[in-house]
Amino acid sequence: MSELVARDLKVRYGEHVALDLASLGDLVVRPGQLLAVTGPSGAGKSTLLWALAGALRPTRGEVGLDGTFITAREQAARLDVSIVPQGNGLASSLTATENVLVPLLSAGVEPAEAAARSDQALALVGLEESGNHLIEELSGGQQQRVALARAFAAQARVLLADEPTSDLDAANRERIVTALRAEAWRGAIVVMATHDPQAAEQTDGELHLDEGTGTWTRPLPA
Ligand SMILES: Nc1ncnc2c1ncn2[C@@H]1O[C@H](COP(=O)(O)OP(=O)(O)OP(=O)(O)O)[C@@H](O)[C@H]1O
Repeated sequence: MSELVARDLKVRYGEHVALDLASLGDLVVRPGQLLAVTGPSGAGKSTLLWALAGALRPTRGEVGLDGTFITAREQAARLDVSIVPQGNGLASSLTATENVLVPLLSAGVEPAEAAARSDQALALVGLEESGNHLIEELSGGQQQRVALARAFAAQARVLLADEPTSDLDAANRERIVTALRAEAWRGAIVVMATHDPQAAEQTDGELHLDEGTGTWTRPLPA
């Protein structure tokens, strides 16, 4: 069965243990599921997402996708694991549309389909009128939505979103949570780190981190 598994995960930065999920057993997220990772600032949420994305090597334990161990970011990207980081990671001198479109073209998506997917993704995040604006002309919240549109257009197998609603008003938060839910319905495995209780409660399960250890506030369905 298709699944993302984090087994006995521990991450240390020098002497500091940022994440230790030993007490949790296997963390398993399946296609169709939307998981919230919550907890106070410094609890280890981003660390967990980066480990799931293959971008940092755990001190102990492993991450697997459909039975393949993820050991590097490039490998995870080839396996269609996408991460939307807290800083939006956009090219500020390109337009919103270009930021969404260029990665699709680089990935070999046929130009007409890439253009259609870019337009749809920008519309999904409420930015259909802003495609021609340079990133540096957009607000922080609009930039956050462009970064999410880029991930939605990529139609990833695993979508990891770090604080995707942090800069958004209530209406846009609803729009983004709905879009993340739609990604899960499409068959993606979706994990969202969030401080936002109203976003967290709309997910299938909530893993609460505190000083790197995890407890289930609401477990994902088996
Ligand atoms: N590159 C790093 N080097 C050293 N320590 C780090 C590094 N990145 C994170 N940490 C530490 O690891 C812990 C977990 O950080 P992390 O960014 O995962 O927390 P978080 O829950 O995502 O926080 P926030 O909600 O503020 O984004 C914190 O104590 C942080 O200071």
